[in-house]
Amino acid sequence: MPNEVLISLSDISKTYIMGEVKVEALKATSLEIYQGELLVILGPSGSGKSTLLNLIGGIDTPTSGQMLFGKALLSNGREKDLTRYRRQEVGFVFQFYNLIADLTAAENVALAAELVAEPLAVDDVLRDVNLWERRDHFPSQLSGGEQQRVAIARAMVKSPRLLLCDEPTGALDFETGKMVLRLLRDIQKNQASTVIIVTHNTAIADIADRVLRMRSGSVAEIIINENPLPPERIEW
Ligand SMILES: Nc1ncnc2c1ncn2[C@@H]1O[C@H](COP(=O)(O)OP(=O)(O)OP(=O)(O)O)[C@@H](O)[C@H]1O
Repeated sequence: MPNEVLISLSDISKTYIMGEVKVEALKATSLEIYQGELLVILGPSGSGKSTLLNLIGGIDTPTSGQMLFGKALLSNGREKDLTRYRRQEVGFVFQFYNLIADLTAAENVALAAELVAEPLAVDDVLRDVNLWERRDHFPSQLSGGEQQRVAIARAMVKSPRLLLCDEPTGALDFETGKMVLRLLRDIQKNQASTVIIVTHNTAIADIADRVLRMRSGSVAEIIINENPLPPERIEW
């Protein structure tokens, strides 16, 4: 288990206010995320999983509390620092891929590469996700699994320290889903990236180094998996 802390959250909370209604999506939460770990976040609908992921990724800002990336304070209210962090250090993978429809697979990846000073080579990344033959296809010409691999390539090309995945297998069949999980595991191992996967699918927890369970806006428990399973071995 790696133990160098990459991100630490101290008493982070997020409250959404909609007119008269206040929703405490995340209640004072303290948490450390380690360099190079695969963390799976589980929990029922509405328990705060995506809120936590979006705060970790700098997509959203906390209502209160402190968040550090290494020694850098991210919760300082400076949008410029958060934008730099999001662009340089974080890759996102979503359930429905979010590819740009009128760009080819290679162009979707190249666009992300432009965001960072030292991207990986687009061609190498397309080969890594086994899409070299499909690089000139548009998203509508690709299967769901292939589109998700383009989305992963788009995240990977930035060589991010942190890969955040919200239900990455949610729209995929079982076999394709396992292939995507294998790819995420390989990225985490080969690039020493930290990978966080949010899911409803409890079976995916078996591949994690640590499993975090959310309940009603709080972390209910964190379990360390001494022997994570290879993605090929899980069943759902
Ligand atoms: N932008 C928003 N404005 C208002 N309320 C929000 C917003 N985003 C989330 N919420 C509320 O915060 C709570 C936590 O939502 P969140 O999306 O984090 O849960 P989740 O565990 O990811 O759920 P799901 O598994 O259904 O995606 C929910 O009650 C949700 O309705």
